[in-house]
Amino acid sequence: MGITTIPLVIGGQTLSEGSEGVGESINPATGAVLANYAKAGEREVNAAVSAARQAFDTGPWGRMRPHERGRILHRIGELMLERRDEIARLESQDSGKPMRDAYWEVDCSARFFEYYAGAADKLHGTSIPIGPGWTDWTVQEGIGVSLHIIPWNYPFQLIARGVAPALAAGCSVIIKPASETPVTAYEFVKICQEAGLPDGQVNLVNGRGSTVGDMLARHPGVDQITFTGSVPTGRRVQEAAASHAIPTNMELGGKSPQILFSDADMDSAIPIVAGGVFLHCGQVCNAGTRLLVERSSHDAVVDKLHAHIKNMQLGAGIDDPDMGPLVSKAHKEDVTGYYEVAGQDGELLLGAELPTDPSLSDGAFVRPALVVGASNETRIAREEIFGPILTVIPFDTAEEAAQIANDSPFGLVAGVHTTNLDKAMNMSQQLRVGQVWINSFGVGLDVEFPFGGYKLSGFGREKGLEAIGAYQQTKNVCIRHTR
Ligand SMILES: NC(=O)c1ccc[n+]([C@@H]2O[C@H](COP(=O)([O-])OP(=O)(O)OC[C@H]3O[C@@H](n4cnc5c(N)ncnc54)[C@H](O)[C@@H]3O)[C@@H](O)[C@H]2O)c1
Repeated sequence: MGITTIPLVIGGQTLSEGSEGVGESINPATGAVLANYAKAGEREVNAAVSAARQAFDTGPWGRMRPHERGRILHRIGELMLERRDEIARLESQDSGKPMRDAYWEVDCSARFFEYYAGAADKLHGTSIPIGPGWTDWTVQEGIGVSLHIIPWNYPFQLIARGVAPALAAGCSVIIKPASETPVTAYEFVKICQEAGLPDGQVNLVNGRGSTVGDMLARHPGVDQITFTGSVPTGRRVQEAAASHAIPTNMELGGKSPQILFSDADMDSAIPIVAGGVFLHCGQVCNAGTRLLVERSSHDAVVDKLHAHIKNMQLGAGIDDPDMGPLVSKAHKEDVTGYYEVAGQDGELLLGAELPTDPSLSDGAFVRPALVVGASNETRIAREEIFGPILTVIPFDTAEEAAQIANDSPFGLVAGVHTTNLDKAMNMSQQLRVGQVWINSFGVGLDVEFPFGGYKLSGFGREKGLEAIGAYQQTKNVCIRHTR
């Protein structure tokens, strides 16, 4: 089968070439071209915004009853599950992740659509009694054209996470995927079309972030931006949004702590700790990359982790190994650069030796790494690496653990491992993060509760009913009636 080209989709029309030509998406396990993609320029950016604008201002979505919208959203979720294998295989090859993680992405994306399909007809207003002779009510209306700028680590799921509540709220949408992983975004749009979403309601624009992403973010026809990505890019997107005074949701990076007390159930905790950092080769915003261990257990925990990590199998995501490759060779350069930093800041116990298996030689593979002896002030403990490097830091008291955990520019999530419920509850109150997991780190298909960061990890919340607010604005209607 030849290499396919991912088109732009604007107002329901597919364009297999954009004004900036065609780019390549590389399979990071093999180095081979997986697909080509059409690259948009200014012309297509303007066309996409105008199509989304028209869909929102005068299109059928706004005239549908909310439960009718809900039915289409539900159908989108069903179609995702029907195409589960196909989407997961493409996602695994495009991003490098193991198949079980790619299946999770599809299942979770379908859950987003089920969940927000059910919410579409429950977005009630309120009536406020302001006195005799007056009736006053408040309604929430869709905010308008919503731009979704997506990173490369969970390309399919992060589209679904933002687009499902945006559509439920009545918005029209433009999706700007990362250039590294454009493939499954097109599967997403095809499913939306097949489920009966009106033309122009969801538009797909691929291209360079710093040009096309920036043009979209600055475009006066865009009313709101949901950005998921790094802190420096998030800042640029906020500047672009400020140029026309529109709101943003920022889902940025992390350097999340996992706090392991000596009274924890170690047999259960060690695999959770390792899974919390090495999932998708460490390329997860909430990766628990700082392990704070009670000093009395430090050496035993390091030994157990060492044994666990050194047996992890690497391979192409499609073969469902323990760990796939990093997303690209360029990112591999960035991640391996931290081995030297780790050696200066502490001791790199595992990881520096790159894989020697010839079958991995063309891919962006690295081994999982374990760092000890580095303090929380060092670069290895403070910077988001976005690769499989775990830094272990000892603590003596619960207060010290909370202080170290909070001593970070980020505040996305934290994990606490203990069998003492009082200790767990006290820690959860002290931690300055958007989510605390006790005796776990990430749970299944968790679409119901809110997710987002404190500090440099961003603002606004994804998931749960709370997410819908980003895609609405409030209108108050006040009537004086004759008595
Ligand atoms: N908090 C979360 O929910 C969450 C989830 C996943 C990833 N992330 C973060 O994403 C980062 C990794 O992803 P990445 O490397 O793709 O991030 P990135 O910031 O490099 O890129 C993100 C997106 O922004 C686009 N972009 C780049 N420059 C732009 C500009 N000037 N204007 C508009 N758009 C622009 C890119 O093309 C891409 O689509 C990590 O920091 C990670 O923590 C956060």
